[in-house]
Amino acid sequence: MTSSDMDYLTVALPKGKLFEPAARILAKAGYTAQGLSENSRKLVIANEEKRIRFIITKTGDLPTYVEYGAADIGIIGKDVLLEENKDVYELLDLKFGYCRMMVAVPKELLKEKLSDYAHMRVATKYSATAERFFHSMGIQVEIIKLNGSIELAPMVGLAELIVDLVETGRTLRENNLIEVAEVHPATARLIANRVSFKVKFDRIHQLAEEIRAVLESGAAE
Ligand SMILES: Nc1ncnc2c1ncn2[C@@H]1O[C@H](COP(=O)(O)OP(=O)(O)OP(=O)(O)O)[C@@H](O)[C@H]1O
Ligand SMILES: O=P(O)(O)OC[C@H]1O[C@H](OP(=O)(O)OP(=O)(O)O)[C@H](O)[C@@H]1O
Repeated sequence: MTSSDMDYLTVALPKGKLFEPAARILAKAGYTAQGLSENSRKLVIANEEKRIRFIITKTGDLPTYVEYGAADIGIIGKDVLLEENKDVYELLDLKFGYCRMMVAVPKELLKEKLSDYAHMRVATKYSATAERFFHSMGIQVEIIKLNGSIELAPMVGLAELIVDLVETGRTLRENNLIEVAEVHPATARLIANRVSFKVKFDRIHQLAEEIRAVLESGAAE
């Protein structure tokens, strides 16, 4: 860590659905920078006056930036933390970005119990999570890793089951799928690098407390 790194607090924000609410809650807590926008092509945006710099990462990569200390803190979904299993501190549940990791199946393949799906194929972007879930249930399945549009897989015979995030349930409904089990719920979390949390304790603690105050005042909505 250089002395100029020591001066700055580096905050990782993920592209995608959590960017806007994450940037909003940070701004309400007094942490923002000119030009900080999901549409920006700049990946590092600094606020010199506040000695803070924001970096914009792909969703799944964010815990890696924080684990290695390339970012001191970050905001990311619990689903990604469980999937990536990185060595970071989880400081706060930010309560937004609520969704559920679910197992779903086409209506016509619905069985009585989960164990009836043994030896079937499961399509998912969250392969470690799916693997862990079925293993914990003692059910042997074949996991097929995809990168998106998971609901397509059962429609074209690539897999019988899916493990994916559900928010409103609309995507499942529109693709004739029904929920058969919940793997875990998820919301956005504030995370910190373990070393940064010690050496920049005052700044990180203050930021976490300011965000907590925004959450408790109801101003985050
Ligand atoms: N309906 C939803 N679908 C997916 N994620 C949701 C939903 N609602 C809330 N989330 C949260 O938003 C996070 C980011 O979702 P997003 O779809 O932007 O990322 P992503 O699909 O992993 O990104 P990419 O498409 O670049 O791979 C999820 O990890 C989850 O915590
Ligand atoms: O319950 P709903 O409100 O319908 O939301 C759930 C859908 O949203 C997400 O997909 P996303 O839009 O991120 O696209 P992706 O499948 O390419 O990841 C998720 O993977 C589901 O497909």
